[in-house]
Amino acid sequence: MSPDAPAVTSGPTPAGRGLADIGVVGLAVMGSNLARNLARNGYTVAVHNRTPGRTRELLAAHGDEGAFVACATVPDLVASLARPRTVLVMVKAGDATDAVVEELARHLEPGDIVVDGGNAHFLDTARRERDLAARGLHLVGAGISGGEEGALTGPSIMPGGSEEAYATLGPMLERISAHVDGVPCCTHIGPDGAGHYVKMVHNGIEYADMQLIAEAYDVLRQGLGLSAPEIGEVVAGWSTGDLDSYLVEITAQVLAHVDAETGRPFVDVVADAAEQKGTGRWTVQSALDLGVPVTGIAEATFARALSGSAPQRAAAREAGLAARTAGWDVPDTPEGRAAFVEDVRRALYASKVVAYSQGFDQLAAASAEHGWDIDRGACARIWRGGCIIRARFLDRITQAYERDPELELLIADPVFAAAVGDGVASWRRVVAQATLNGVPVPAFAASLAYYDGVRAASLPASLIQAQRDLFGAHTYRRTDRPGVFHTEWSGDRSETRVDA
Ligand SMILES: NC(=O)C1=CN([C@@H]2O[C@H](COP(=O)(O)OP(=O)(O)OC[C@H]3O[C@@H](n4cnc5c(N)ncnc54)[C@H](OP(=O)(O)O)[C@@H]3O)[C@@H](O)[C@H]2O)C=CC1
Ligand SMILES: O=C(CO)[C@H](O)[C@H](O)COP(=O)(O)O
Repeated sequence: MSPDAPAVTSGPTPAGRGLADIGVVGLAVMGSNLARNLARNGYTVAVHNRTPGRTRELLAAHGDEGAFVACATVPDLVASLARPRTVLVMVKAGDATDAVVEELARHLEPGDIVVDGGNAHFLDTARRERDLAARGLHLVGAGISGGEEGALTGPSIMPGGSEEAYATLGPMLERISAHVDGVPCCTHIGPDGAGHYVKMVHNGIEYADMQLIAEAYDVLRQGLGLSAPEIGEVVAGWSTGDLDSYLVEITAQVLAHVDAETGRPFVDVVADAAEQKGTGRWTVQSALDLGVPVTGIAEATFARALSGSAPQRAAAREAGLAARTAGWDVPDTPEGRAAFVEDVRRALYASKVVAYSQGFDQLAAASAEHGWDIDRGACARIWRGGCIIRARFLDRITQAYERDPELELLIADPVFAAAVGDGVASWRRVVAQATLNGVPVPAFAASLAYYDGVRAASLPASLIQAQRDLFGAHTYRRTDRPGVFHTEWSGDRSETRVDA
Protein backbone atom coordinates (compact mmCIF):
# COMPACT_ATOMS: atom_id res chain seq x y z
CA MET A 1 0.00 0.00 0.00
CA SER A 2 1.28 3.51 -0.80
CA PRO A 3 2.94 5.41 2.03
CA ASP A 4 0.46 8.31 1.82
CA ALA A 5 -2.59 6.07 1.99
CA PRO A 6 -5.08 6.90 4.68
CA ALA A 7 -4.70 4.61 7.63
CA VAL A 8 -6.44 1.33 7.01
CA THR A 9 -9.41 1.42 9.25
CA SER A 10 -11.28 -1.77 9.22
CA GLY A 11 -13.51 -3.91 11.26
CA PRO A 12 -13.07 -7.67 11.26
CA THR A 13 -12.17 -9.05 7.84
CA PRO A 14 -14.13 -12.08 6.58
CA ALA A 15 -12.98 -15.22 8.34
CA GLY A 16 -10.10 -16.95 6.64
CA ARG A 17 -9.88 -14.57 3.70
CA GLY A 18 -8.51 -11.29 4.90
CA LEU A 19 -9.48 -9.72 1.57
CA ALA A 20 -12.24 -7.31 0.73
CA ASP A 21 -15.47 -8.52 -0.91
CA ILE A 22 -15.91 -5.50 -3.13
CA GLY A 23 -14.16 -2.28 -4.03
CA VAL A 24 -15.82 1.09 -4.47
CA VAL A 25 -14.11 3.77 -6.55
CA GLY A 26 -15.57 7.28 -6.33
CA LEU A 27 -16.64 8.39 -2.88
CA ALA A 28 -18.86 11.39 -3.50
CA VAL A 29 -22.45 11.20 -2.18
CA MET A 30 -23.44 8.02 -4.04
CA GLY A 31 -20.21 6.05 -3.78
CA SER A 32 -19.61 6.76 -0.10
CA ASN A 33 -23.16 5.86 0.87
CA LEU A 34 -23.14 2.68 -1.23
CA ALA A 35 -19.84 1.72 0.41
CA ARG A 36 -21.46 2.28 3.83
CA ASN A 37 -24.52 0.29 2.78
CA LEU A 38 -22.29 -2.61 1.70
CA ALA A 39 -20.29 -2.43 4.94
CA ARG A 40 -23.46 -2.27 7.05
CA ASN A 41 -24.59 -5.43 5.28
CA GLY A 42 -21.48 -7.27 6.43
CA TYR A 43 -19.26 -6.95 3.37
CA THR A 44 -15.66 -5.86 3.63
CA VAL A 45 -15.37 -2.85 1.36
CA ALA A 46 -12.17 -1.51 -0.16
CA VAL A 47 -12.61 2.18 -0.93
CA HIS A 48 -10.71 4.58 -3.15
CA ASN A 49 -11.21 8.10 -4.39
CA ARG A 50 -9.04 10.15 -6.73
CA THR A 51 -8.84 12.90 -4.12
CA PRO A 52 -7.75 11.08 -0.95
CA GLY A 53 -9.47 13.54 1.36
CA ARG A 54 -12.84 11.95 0.56
CA THR A 55 -11.52 8.52 1.55
CA ARG A 56 -10.22 9.91 4.82
CA GLU A 57 -13.53 11.68 5.49
CA LEU A 58 -15.51 8.50 4.88
CA LEU A 59 -13.32 6.47 7.20
CA ALA A 60 -13.22 9.19 9.86
CA ALA A 61 -16.98 9.71 9.89
CA HIS A 62 -18.25 6.18 9.27
CA GLY A 63 -15.34 3.78 9.62
CA ASP A 64 -17.04 2.20 12.63
CA GLU A 65 -20.10 1.12 10.61
CA GLY A 66 -18.39 -1.94 9.18
CA ALA A 67 -15.24 -3.28 7.57
CA PHE A 68 -13.53 -0.79 5.27
CA VAL A 69 -10.11 -0.95 3.63
CA ALA A 70 -8.94 2.51 2.63
CA CYS A 71 -6.83 2.45 -0.52
CA ALA A 72 -4.79 5.34 -1.84
CA THR A 73 -4.36 3.97 -5.36
CA VAL A 74 -6.20 1.74 -7.79
CA PRO A 75 -3.44 -0.93 -7.65
CA ASP A 76 -3.83 -0.92 -3.85
CA LEU A 77 -7.56 -1.40 -4.23
CA VAL A 78 -7.15 -4.24 -6.69
CA ALA A 79 -4.60 -5.93 -4.43
CA SER A 80 -7.01 -5.78 -1.50
CA LEU A 81 -9.85 -7.67 -3.22
CA ALA A 82 -10.85 -11.32 -3.09
CA ARG A 83 -11.15 -13.08 -6.49
CA PRO A 84 -12.99 -12.83 -8.73
CA ARG A 85 -12.62 -9.16 -7.92
CA THR A 86 -15.66 -6.91 -8.02
CA VAL A 87 -15.27 -3.14 -8.22
CA LEU A 88 -18.15 -0.67 -8.16
CA VAL A 89 -17.33 2.56 -9.99
CA MET A 90 -19.33 5.61 -8.82
CA VAL A 91 -17.79 8.57 -10.62
CA LYS A 92 -19.05 11.17 -13.04
CA ALA A 93 -20.45 9.68 -16.23
CA GLY A 94 -18.46 10.12 -19.45
CA ASP A 95 -14.71 10.72 -19.57
CA ALA A 96 -14.24 10.17 -15.82
CA THR A 97 -15.84 6.74 -16.07
CA ASP A 98 -13.69 5.87 -19.10
CA ALA A 99 -10.56 6.91 -17.22
CA VAL A 100 -11.41 4.93 -14.10
CA VAL A 101 -12.59 1.83 -15.98
CA GLU A 102 -9.43 1.87 -18.09
CA GLU A 103 -7.17 2.18 -15.07
CA LEU A 104 -8.98 -0.67 -13.34
CA ALA A 105 -8.84 -2.83 -16.44
CA ARG A 106 -5.08 -2.43 -16.55
CA HIS A 107 -4.77 -3.97 -13.08
CA LEU A 108 -7.60 -6.52 -13.00
CA GLU A 109 -7.40 -10.11 -14.23
CA PRO A 110 -9.68 -12.22 -16.42
CA GLY A 111 -12.94 -13.06 -14.68
CA ASP A 112 -12.96 -9.86 -12.58
CA ILE A 113 -16.02 -7.62 -12.67
CA VAL A 114 -16.25 -3.86 -13.03
CA VAL A 115 -19.66 -2.46 -12.15
CA ASP A 116 -20.38 1.03 -13.43
CA GLY A 117 -23.11 2.36 -11.14
CA GLY A 118 -23.06 5.89 -12.57
CA ASN A 119 -25.57 7.36 -14.98
CA ALA A 120 -23.69 6.23 -18.09
CA HIS A 121 -25.17 6.41 -21.57
CA PHE A 122 -26.18 2.89 -22.59
CA LEU A 123 -24.12 3.04 -25.78
CA ASP A 124 -21.02 3.93 -23.76
CA THR A 125 -21.78 0.96 -21.53
CA ALA A 126 -22.11 -1.38 -24.50
CA ARG A 127 -18.78 -0.07 -25.85
CA ARG A 128 -17.05 -0.51 -22.48
CA GLU A 129 -18.49 -3.99 -22.10
CA ARG A 130 -17.15 -5.01 -25.52
CA ASP A 131 -13.78 -3.54 -24.71
CA LEU A 132 -13.49 -5.28 -21.34
CA ALA A 133 -14.87 -8.56 -22.67
CA ALA A 134 -12.04 -8.60 -25.21
CA ARG A 135 -9.68 -8.48 -22.22
CA GLY A 136 -11.49 -11.25 -20.34
CA LEU A 137 -13.18 -8.85 -17.91
CA HIS A 138 -16.85 -8.27 -17.17
CA LEU A 139 -18.34 -4.79 -17.33
CA VAL A 140 -21.76 -4.49 -15.73
CA GLY A 141 -23.61 -1.24 -16.37
CA ALA A 142 -25.89 -0.94 -13.36
CA GLY A 143 -28.40 1.86 -13.07
CA ILE A 144 -28.73 2.90 -9.44
CA SER A 145 -31.50 5.16 -8.23
CA GLY A 146 -32.40 6.51 -4.84
CA GLY A 147 -30.15 9.51 -4.45
CA GLU A 148 -28.01 10.01 -1.39
CA GLU A 149 -30.45 8.45 1.07
CA GLY A 150 -31.38 5.48 -1.11
CA ALA A 151 -27.73 4.66 -1.70
CA LEU A 152 -27.31 4.30 2.04
CA THR A 153 -30.55 2.64 3.06
CA GLY A 154 -31.36 0.64 -0.06
CA PRO A 155 -31.54 1.87 -3.66
CA SER A 156 -33.26 0.40 -6.68
CA ILE A 157 -30.59 -1.28 -8.78
CA MET A 158 -30.86 -2.07 -12.49
CA PRO A 159 -27.85 -4.18 -13.51
CA GLY A 160 -27.14 -5.12 -17.11
CA GLY A 161 -24.19 -7.21 -18.29
CA SER A 162 -23.75 -10.94 -18.59
CA GLU A 163 -25.64 -13.66 -16.71
CA GLU A 164 -22.25 -14.94 -15.55
CA ALA A 165 -21.34 -11.64 -13.93
CA TYR A 166 -24.78 -11.40 -12.34
CA ALA A 167 -24.39 -14.83 -10.77
CA THR A 168 -21.44 -13.46 -8.75
CA LEU A 169 -22.66 -9.94 -8.27
CA GLY A 170 -26.43 -10.35 -8.00
CA PRO A 171 -26.65 -11.62 -4.40
CA MET A 172 -24.59 -8.68 -3.15
CA LEU A 173 -26.58 -6.08 -5.08
CA GLU A 174 -29.90 -7.66 -4.13
CA ARG A 175 -28.88 -7.63 -0.47
CA ILE A 176 -28.06 -3.90 -0.38
CA SER A 177 -31.04 -2.87 -2.49
CA ALA A 178 -34.36 -1.69 -1.11
CA HIS A 179 -36.87 -4.44 -0.38
CA VAL A 180 -40.63 -4.18 -0.82
CA ASP A 181 -42.76 -6.99 0.62
CA GLY A 182 -39.50 -8.87 1.11
CA VAL A 183 -38.66 -8.67 -2.60
CA PRO A 184 -35.37 -6.98 -3.57
CA CYS A 185 -35.57 -3.92 -5.79
CA CYS A 186 -32.83 -5.34 -7.99
CA THR A 187 -32.94 -7.81 -10.84
CA HIS A 188 -30.80 -8.67 -13.82
CA ILE A 189 -32.22 -6.51 -16.60
CA GLY A 190 -30.45 -7.93 -19.64
CA PRO A 191 -27.14 -7.89 -21.51
CA ASP A 192 -24.79 -5.00 -22.24
CA GLY A 193 -26.43 -1.57 -21.96
CA ALA A 194 -29.87 -2.81 -20.86
CA GLY A 195 -29.41 -1.83 -17.21
CA HIS A 196 -28.33 1.69 -18.00
CA TYR A 197 -31.08 1.98 -20.59
CA VAL A 198 -33.72 1.10 -18.01
CA LYS A 199 -32.20 3.59 -15.57
CA MET A 200 -32.23 6.24 -18.30
CA VAL A 201 -35.93 5.67 -18.97
CA HIS A 202 -36.53 5.66 -15.20
CA ASN A 203 -34.99 9.13 -15.13
CA GLY A 204 -37.04 10.22 -18.15
CA ILE A 205 -40.18 9.14 -16.31
CA GLU A 206 -38.82 10.98 -13.25
CA TYR A 207 -38.65 14.17 -15.35
CA ALA A 208 -42.25 13.69 -16.52
CA ASP A 209 -43.53 12.93 -13.03
CA MET A 210 -41.78 16.00 -11.56
CA GLN A 211 -43.05 18.26 -14.35
CA LEU A 212 -46.63 16.99 -13.91
CA ILE A 213 -46.52 17.65 -10.17
CA ALA A 214 -45.09 21.10 -10.86
CA GLU A 215 -47.92 21.83 -13.32
CA ALA A 216 -50.52 20.69 -10.77
CA TYR A 217 -48.91 23.05 -8.24
CA ASP A 218 -48.94 25.94 -10.72
CA VAL A 219 -52.58 25.43 -11.67
CA LEU A 220 -53.63 25.32 -8.01
CA ARG A 221 -51.57 28.39 -7.24
CA GLN A 222 -52.75 30.46 -10.19
CA GLY A 223 -56.24 29.06 -10.48
CA LEU A 224 -57.23 29.08 -6.81
CA GLY A 225 -54.71 31.59 -5.48
CA LEU A 226 -53.49 29.07 -2.91
CA SER A 227 -50.18 29.70 -1.16
CA ALA A 228 -47.30 27.24 -1.35
CA PRO A 229 -47.94 25.85 2.17
CA GLU A 230 -51.66 25.49 1.40
CA ILE A 231 -50.83 23.52 -1.72
CA GLY A 232 -48.36 21.53 0.38
CA GLU A 233 -51.30 20.44 2.56
CA VAL A 234 -53.34 19.46 -0.50
CA VAL A 235 -50.42 17.47 -1.91
CA ALA A 236 -49.78 15.80 1.45
CA GLY A 237 -53.39 14.59 1.30
CA TRP A 238 -52.70 13.01 -2.09
CA SER A 239 -50.15 10.71 -0.45
CA THR A 240 -52.87 8.42 0.78
CA GLY A 241 -54.43 7.60 -2.59
CA ASP A 242 -53.51 6.66 -6.16
CA LEU A 243 -50.79 9.31 -6.19
CA ASP A 244 -48.97 7.90 -3.17
CA SER A 245 -45.32 8.24 -4.18
CA TYR A 246 -41.96 9.50 -3.04
CA LEU A 247 -42.13 12.49 -5.40
CA VAL A 248 -45.53 13.56 -4.05
CA GLU A 249 -44.27 13.09 -0.51
CA ILE A 250 -41.17 15.27 -1.04
CA THR A 251 -43.25 17.87 -2.90
CA ALA A 252 -45.40 18.30 0.21
CA GLN A 253 -42.23 18.68 2.29
CA VAL A 254 -40.73 21.25 -0.08
CA LEU A 255 -43.94 23.29 -0.25
CA ALA A 256 -44.21 23.37 3.55
CA HIS A 257 -40.62 24.53 3.94
CA VAL A 258 -40.02 28.18 4.84
CA ASP A 259 -36.84 30.03 3.87
CA ALA A 260 -35.06 30.85 7.12
CA GLU A 261 -33.57 34.08 5.78
CA THR A 262 -36.67 35.71 4.33
CA GLY A 263 -39.52 33.89 6.04
CA ARG A 264 -41.00 33.27 2.60
CA PRO A 265 -42.05 29.88 1.24
CA PHE A 266 -38.83 28.18 0.16
CA VAL A 267 -40.17 27.48 -3.33
CA ASP A 268 -40.59 31.25 -3.83
CA VAL A 269 -36.92 31.97 -3.27
CA VAL A 270 -35.62 29.22 -5.56
CA ALA A 271 -34.79 30.47 -9.08
CA ASP A 272 -37.25 29.06 -11.63
CA ALA A 273 -34.68 27.57 -14.02
CA ALA A 274 -34.64 23.76 -13.86
CA GLU A 275 -31.34 22.13 -14.66
CA GLN A 276 -30.58 18.67 -15.94
CA LYS A 277 -27.62 16.36 -16.15
CA GLY A 278 -28.78 14.69 -19.34
CA THR A 279 -30.62 11.44 -18.72
CA GLY A 280 -34.02 12.94 -19.63
CA ARG A 281 -32.57 14.34 -22.82
CA TRP A 282 -30.98 10.97 -23.65
CA THR A 283 -34.35 9.29 -23.11
CA VAL A 284 -36.01 11.59 -25.61
CA GLN A 285 -33.15 11.27 -28.10
CA SER A 286 -33.41 7.49 -27.97
CA ALA A 287 -37.20 7.62 -28.20
CA LEU A 288 -36.89 9.74 -31.35
CA ASP A 289 -34.50 7.18 -32.83
CA LEU A 290 -36.91 4.38 -32.00
CA GLY A 291 -39.98 6.35 -33.14
CA VAL A 292 -41.71 6.01 -29.76
CA PRO A 293 -43.93 8.97 -28.80
CA VAL A 294 -42.81 9.76 -25.25
CA THR A 295 -44.59 13.10 -25.29
CA GLY A 296 -44.84 13.49 -21.50
CA ILE A 297 -41.10 12.96 -21.03
CA ALA A 298 -40.26 15.14 -24.03
CA GLU A 299 -42.44 18.02 -22.82
CA ALA A 300 -40.94 17.73 -19.35
CA THR A 301 -37.45 17.91 -20.82
CA PHE A 302 -38.34 20.87 -23.02
CA ALA A 303 -40.06 22.59 -20.08
CA ARG A 304 -36.75 22.46 -18.20
CA ALA A 305 -35.05 23.91 -21.27
CA LEU A 306 -37.65 26.68 -21.54
CA SER A 307 -37.31 27.52 -17.86
CA GLY A 308 -33.58 27.96 -18.39
CA SER A 309 -33.97 30.04 -21.58
CA ALA A 310 -33.29 33.31 -19.80
CA PRO A 311 -32.74 35.56 -22.86
CA GLN A 312 -35.88 34.32 -24.59
CA ARG A 313 -37.96 34.65 -21.44
CA ALA A 314 -36.66 38.18 -20.88
CA ALA A 315 -37.38 39.10 -24.51
CA ALA A 316 -40.93 37.80 -24.22
CA ARG A 317 -41.53 39.73 -21.00
CA GLU A 318 -40.01 42.92 -22.43
CA ALA A 319 -42.20 42.57 -25.52
CA GLY A 320 -45.18 42.36 -23.17
CA LEU A 321 -46.51 39.26 -24.90
CA ALA A 322 -50.10 39.31 -23.79
CA ALA A 323 -51.87 36.48 -22.03
CA ARG A 324 -55.44 37.76 -22.68
CA THR A 325 -56.87 35.33 -20.18
CA ALA A 326 -60.46 34.23 -19.89
CA GLY A 327 -60.73 33.99 -16.11
CA TRP A 328 -60.94 30.82 -14.05
CA ASP A 329 -64.28 29.10 -14.21
CA VAL A 330 -64.20 27.87 -10.63
CA PRO A 331 -67.13 28.67 -8.32
CA ASP A 332 -65.76 30.62 -5.35
CA THR A 333 -67.36 28.31 -2.82
CA PRO A 334 -65.71 25.63 -0.67
CA GLU A 335 -67.44 22.97 -2.79
CA GLY A 336 -66.41 24.59 -6.09
CA ARG A 337 -62.80 24.95 -5.00
CA ALA A 338 -62.70 21.41 -3.63
CA ALA A 339 -64.09 20.12 -6.94
CA PHE A 340 -61.34 21.94 -8.82
CA VAL A 341 -58.67 20.48 -6.53
CA GLU A 342 -60.12 17.03 -7.22
CA ASP A 343 -60.04 17.76 -10.97
CA VAL A 344 -56.34 18.61 -10.68
CA ARG A 345 -55.65 15.43 -8.70
CA ARG A 346 -57.38 13.31 -11.33
CA ALA A 347 -55.65 15.14 -14.18
CA LEU A 348 -52.32 14.51 -12.49
CA TYR A 349 -52.98 10.81 -12.06
CA ALA A 350 -54.22 10.35 -15.64
CA SER A 351 -51.26 12.26 -17.07
CA LYS A 352 -48.89 10.30 -14.90
CA VAL A 353 -50.29 6.96 -16.07
CA VAL A 354 -49.87 8.08 -19.68
CA ALA A 355 -46.27 9.20 -19.09
CA TYR A 356 -45.41 5.85 -17.50
CA SER A 357 -47.21 4.00 -20.28
CA GLN A 358 -45.08 5.85 -22.82
CA GLY A 359 -41.90 5.04 -20.89
CA PHE A 360 -42.78 1.35 -20.82
CA ASP A 361 -43.46 1.48 -24.56
CA GLN A 362 -39.97 2.84 -25.01
CA LEU A 363 -38.53 -0.02 -22.97
CA ALA A 364 -40.36 -2.53 -25.17
CA ALA A 365 -39.13 -0.87 -28.36
CA ALA A 366 -35.52 -0.66 -27.17
CA SER A 367 -35.63 -4.24 -25.95
CA ALA A 368 -36.80 -5.42 -29.36
CA GLU A 369 -34.25 -3.26 -31.16
CA HIS A 370 -31.28 -4.47 -29.09
CA GLY A 371 -32.46 -8.01 -28.32
CA TRP A 372 -32.44 -7.38 -24.56
CA ASP A 373 -35.63 -9.23 -23.59
CA ILE A 374 -36.47 -6.68 -20.91
CA ASP A 375 -39.21 -7.79 -18.53
CA ARG A 376 -41.30 -4.64 -18.04
CA GLY A 377 -43.19 -6.09 -15.09
CA ALA A 378 -39.87 -6.73 -13.34
CA CYS A 379 -38.80 -3.13 -14.02
CA ALA A 380 -41.98 -1.85 -12.35
CA ARG A 381 -41.37 -4.27 -9.48
CA ILE A 382 -37.84 -3.04 -8.77
CA TRP A 383 -38.99 0.58 -9.01
CA ARG A 384 -41.47 0.08 -6.15
CA GLY A 385 -38.80 0.88 -3.58
CA GLY A 386 -35.53 2.72 -3.27
CA CYS A 387 -35.77 4.86 -6.38
CA ILE A 388 -36.96 8.38 -7.03
CA ILE A 389 -40.13 7.29 -8.87
CA ARG A 390 -41.15 4.75 -6.24
CA ALA A 391 -44.90 4.75 -6.02
CA ARG A 392 -47.79 2.67 -4.90
CA PHE A 393 -49.20 2.36 -8.42
CA LEU A 394 -46.11 0.56 -9.71
CA ASP A 395 -47.60 -2.56 -8.12
CA ARG A 396 -50.52 -2.18 -10.51
CA ILE A 397 -48.12 -1.88 -13.44
CA THR A 398 -46.37 -5.10 -12.44
CA GLN A 399 -49.75 -6.82 -12.17
CA ALA A 400 -50.74 -5.53 -15.62
CA TYR A 401 -47.63 -7.08 -17.19
CA GLU A 402 -48.18 -10.27 -15.21
CA ARG A 403 -51.68 -10.47 -16.70
CA ASP A 404 -50.23 -9.96 -20.16
CA PRO A 405 -46.43 -9.92 -20.55
CA GLU A 406 -46.83 -8.80 -24.16
CA LEU A 407 -49.23 -5.96 -23.27
CA GLU A 408 -49.12 -3.60 -26.24
CA LEU A 409 -50.16 -0.48 -24.33
CA LEU A 410 -50.24 -0.02 -20.58
CA ILE A 411 -53.29 2.26 -20.70
CA ALA A 412 -55.13 -0.47 -22.60
CA ASP A 413 -54.87 -2.75 -19.55
CA PRO A 414 -58.39 -2.85 -18.05
CA VAL A 415 -57.29 -1.44 -14.69
CA PHE A 416 -55.48 1.52 -16.22
CA ALA A 417 -58.06 2.04 -18.98
CA ALA A 418 -60.68 2.43 -16.26
CA ALA A 419 -58.47 4.65 -14.10
CA VAL A 420 -57.63 7.02 -16.95
CA GLY A 421 -61.20 6.93 -18.27
CA ASP A 422 -62.49 7.97 -14.83
CA GLY A 423 -60.24 11.01 -14.87
CA VAL A 424 -60.79 12.14 -18.43
CA ALA A 425 -63.45 14.78 -17.80
CA SER A 426 -61.39 16.34 -15.00
CA TRP A 427 -58.29 16.18 -17.16
CA ARG A 428 -59.99 18.07 -20.00
CA ARG A 429 -61.35 20.72 -17.62
CA VAL A 430 -57.93 21.34 -16.09
CA VAL A 431 -56.12 21.56 -19.43
CA ALA A 432 -58.86 23.80 -20.83
CA GLN A 433 -58.90 26.09 -17.77
CA ALA A 434 -55.13 26.37 -17.66
CA THR A 435 -54.93 27.05 -21.38
CA LEU A 436 -57.69 29.66 -21.29
CA ASN A 437 -55.80 31.39 -18.51
CA GLY A 438 -52.32 31.30 -19.97
CA VAL A 439 -50.87 28.84 -17.46
CA PRO A 440 -48.50 26.50 -19.31
CA VAL A 441 -49.31 22.83 -18.76
CA PRO A 442 -47.22 21.19 -21.47
CA ALA A 443 -47.02 17.76 -19.87
CA PHE A 444 -50.71 17.64 -18.88
CA ALA A 445 -51.71 18.76 -22.38
CA ALA A 446 -49.27 16.50 -24.23
CA SER A 447 -50.39 13.47 -22.24
CA LEU A 448 -54.03 14.27 -22.93
CA ALA A 449 -53.31 14.79 -26.64
CA TYR A 450 -51.50 11.44 -26.70
CA TYR A 451 -54.45 9.77 -25.01
CA ASP A 452 -56.81 11.25 -27.59
CA GLY A 453 -54.45 10.36 -30.40
CA VAL A 454 -53.83 6.77 -29.44
CA ARG A 455 -57.54 6.05 -28.89
CA ALA A 456 -58.72 7.85 -32.07
CA ALA A 457 -60.43 5.76 -34.73
CA SER A 458 -58.70 7.82 -37.38
CA LEU A 459 -56.00 10.47 -37.44
CA PRO A 460 -55.26 13.28 -39.88
CA ALA A 461 -52.05 11.45 -40.79
CA SER A 462 -53.91 10.50 -43.96
CA LEU A 463 -53.67 14.13 -45.06
CA ILE A 464 -49.96 14.22 -44.26
CA GLN A 465 -49.39 11.11 -46.38
CA ALA A 466 -51.29 12.72 -49.26
CA GLN A 467 -49.25 15.92 -48.92
CA ARG A 468 -46.00 13.93 -48.89
CA ASP A 469 -47.03 12.09 -52.00
CA LEU A 470 -47.92 15.36 -53.76
CA PHE A 471 -44.69 17.21 -53.05
CA GLY A 472 -42.22 14.34 -53.02
CA ALA A 473 -43.80 11.23 -54.56
CA HIS A 474 -43.36 9.58 -51.17
CA THR A 475 -46.29 7.19 -51.84
CA TYR A 476 -49.15 6.15 -49.55
CA ARG A 477 -51.27 3.18 -48.60
CA ARG A 478 -55.04 3.07 -49.09
CA THR A 479 -57.71 2.20 -46.56
CA ASP A 480 -59.66 0.02 -48.98
CA ARG A 481 -57.04 -2.29 -50.47
CA PRO A 482 -53.46 -3.42 -49.90
CA GLY A 483 -50.47 -2.00 -51.71
CA VAL A 484 -48.34 1.12 -51.98
CA PHE A 485 -49.57 3.86 -54.34
CA HIS A 486 -48.57 7.12 -55.97
CA THR A 487 -50.78 9.67 -57.68
CA GLU A 488 -49.48 11.65 -60.68
CA TRP A 489 -50.23 15.00 -59.01
CA SER A 490 -48.59 17.17 -61.69
CA GLY A 491 -50.04 15.09 -64.51
CA ASP A 492 -53.37 13.47 -65.06
CA ARG A 493 -53.80 12.49 -61.37
CA SER A 494 -53.97 8.85 -62.24
CA GLU A 495 -52.95 6.44 -59.50
CA THR A 496 -50.27 3.78 -59.86
CA ARG A 497 -49.61 0.86 -57.59
CA VAL A 498 -45.84 1.04 -57.09
CA ASP A 499 -45.16 -2.13 -55.11
CA ALA A 500 -46.63 -4.57 -57.61
N1 LIG B 1 -26.29 12.13 -7.02
C1 LIG B 1 -27.32 11.34 -7.28
O1 LIG B 1 -28.43 11.48 -6.72
C2 LIG B 1 -27.17 10.22 -8.24
C3 LIG B 1 -26.03 10.08 -9.01
N2 LIG B 1 -25.89 9.02 -9.85
C4 LIG B 1 -24.68 8.83 -10.64
O2 LIG B 1 -23.69 8.25 -9.80
C5 LIG B 1 -22.38 8.74 -10.14
C6 LIG B 1 -21.77 9.40 -8.92
O3 LIG B 1 -22.61 10.46 -8.53
P1 LIG B 1 -22.27 11.43 -7.31
O4 LIG B 1 -21.97 10.62 -6.12
O5 LIG B 1 -23.37 12.43 -7.27
O6 LIG B 1 -20.89 12.09 -7.72
P2 LIG B 1 -20.49 13.05 -8.92
O7 LIG B 1 -21.27 12.72 -10.14
O8 LIG B 1 -20.52 14.45 -8.44
O9 LIG B 1 -18.98 12.58 -9.19
C7 LIG B 1 -17.99 12.85 -8.23
C8 LIG B 1 -17.03 11.69 -8.13
O10 LIG B 1 -16.42 11.41 -9.41
C9 LIG B 1 -15.01 11.41 -9.20
N3 LIG B 1 -14.32 11.78 -10.42
C10 LIG B 1 -14.64 12.77 -11.27
N4 LIG B 1 -13.76 12.80 -12.30
C11 LIG B 1 -12.88 11.79 -12.08
C12 LIG B 1 -11.77 11.30 -12.79
N5 LIG B 1 -11.39 11.84 -13.95
N6 LIG B 1 -11.10 10.25 -12.27
C13 LIG B 1 -11.48 9.70 -11.12
N7 LIG B 1 -12.54 10.11 -10.41
C14 LIG B 1 -13.23 11.14 -10.88
C15 LIG B 1 -14.81 12.40 -8.10
O11 LIG B 1 -13.55 12.28 -7.55
P3 LIG B 1 -12.88 13.55 -6.82
O12 LIG B 1 -13.43 13.54 -5.42
O13 LIG B 1 -11.42 13.26 -6.87
O14 LIG B 1 -13.26 14.77 -7.59
C16 LIG B 1 -15.92 11.98 -7.17
O15 LIG B 1 -15.62 10.82 -6.48
C17 LIG B 1 -22.60 9.68 -11.31
O16 LIG B 1 -22.41 8.99 -12.52
C18 LIG B 1 -24.05 10.11 -11.18
O17 LIG B 1 -24.63 10.49 -12.42
C19 LIG B 1 -26.84 8.03 -9.92
C20 LIG B 1 -27.97 8.12 -9.16
C21 LIG B 1 -28.25 9.22 -8.29
O1 LIG C 1 -30.33 9.50 -11.30
C1 LIG C 1 -30.85 10.20 -10.46
C2 LIG C 1 -32.01 9.72 -9.67
O2 LIG C 1 -32.54 8.57 -10.18
C3 LIG C 1 -30.36 11.59 -10.27
O3 LIG C 1 -30.90 12.19 -9.15
C4 LIG C 1 -30.59 12.29 -11.55
O4 LIG C 1 -29.32 12.36 -12.16
C5 LIG C 1 -31.09 13.68 -11.48
O5 LIG C 1 -31.14 14.06 -12.82
P1 LIG C 1 -31.13 15.57 -13.29
O6 LIG C 1 -29.94 16.21 -12.62
O7 LIG C 1 -31.00 15.47 -14.77
O8 LIG C 1 -32.42 16.15 -12.80
